[in-house]
Amino acid sequence: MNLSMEAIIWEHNRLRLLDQTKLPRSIEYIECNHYQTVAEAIKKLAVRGAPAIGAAAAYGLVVGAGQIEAADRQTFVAKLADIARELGDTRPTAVNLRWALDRMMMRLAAAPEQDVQELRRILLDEAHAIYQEDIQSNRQMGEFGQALLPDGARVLTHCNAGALATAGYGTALGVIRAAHEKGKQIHVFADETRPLLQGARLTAWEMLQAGIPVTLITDNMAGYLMAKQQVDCVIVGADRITANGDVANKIGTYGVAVLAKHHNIPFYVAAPLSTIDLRLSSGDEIPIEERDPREVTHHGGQAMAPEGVQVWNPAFDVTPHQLVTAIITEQGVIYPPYLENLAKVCGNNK
Ligand SMILES: CSC[C@H]1O[C@H](OP(=O)(O)O)[C@H](O)[C@@H]1O
Repeated sequence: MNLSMEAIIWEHNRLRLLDQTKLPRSIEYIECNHYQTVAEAIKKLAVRGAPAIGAAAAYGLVVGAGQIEAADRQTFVAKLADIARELGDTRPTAVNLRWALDRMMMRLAAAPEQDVQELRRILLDEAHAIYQEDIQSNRQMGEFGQALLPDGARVLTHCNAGALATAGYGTALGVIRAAHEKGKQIHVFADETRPLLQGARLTAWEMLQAGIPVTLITDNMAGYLMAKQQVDCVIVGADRITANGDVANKIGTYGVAVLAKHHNIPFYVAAPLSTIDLRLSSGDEIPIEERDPREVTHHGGQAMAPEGVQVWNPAFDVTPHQLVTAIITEQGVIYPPYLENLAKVCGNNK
């Protein structure tokens, strides 16, 4: 099985998304001939990961633009704004989703062209730019972050912040890839990451195909692994980072951060500047997605809990900035006190 798969493919004027709900058992692509197919793919996590859903939504807007039968610019833009709203409403926590859609709509607003076909081309160019810039950011992040990983480092990660969560290469896993590419022996401990198992299904898969040693653990093993002094640092991705450095990431991240603090283990967050939301002053303001209870009560279609049990299923949690050692970005590594005041270091670059 060819394992080096891209999450998002635009070729021959068609958008295909790797269906990550099928991994690692099978590699299947979703043909996106309608923008609502993209919306559904984001909702069901066929495509997932903050930068990946931003890029996918940008291409989804291009697909939607092709479906609009409008001769004049004003009607075209008005209908496209409705499509952007529908795509933006699919998941609330990852800021990259609306960041990418807002960028696409602002590019359109800045274009003087009146010809609808020309506007469609401009949108496609912008989606390509978002996609390519994300890969470049991840590689730059990897270069900065790998300096934090000594040869022989044992790195724990949570969920999947790899090539599958981005346009390619990965954020947290991009740092690990970069260290590996420099010849460092890195051992990854991957939290399985209940309930949807992005760690077991996707991170373990990505590390195996990259030839990077990986050990899969259940989420409740992380503390004991740290107590056994088997972890040198933690690296995770992010879905939204607020102006004071609070980090929203996959549910369970906060617990890992508390454990890392207790064991004096560095806790790094790798994320592009597009994940930083300076409009929010703290993590309390981040909208946290709550998902279908069946994700918790069922696995593989089989009930794992009694019928009728109450379930709470937040898809993310918030790690206070006090527990974050540094934020690794494509512009460099941000430490306290700047980490708590991100406007100072990236207000002009966003
Ligand atoms: C590189 S950002 C990846 C980020 O997104 C994941 O969430 P989901 O799988 O629900 O999209 C998780 O929080 C990762 O850290």
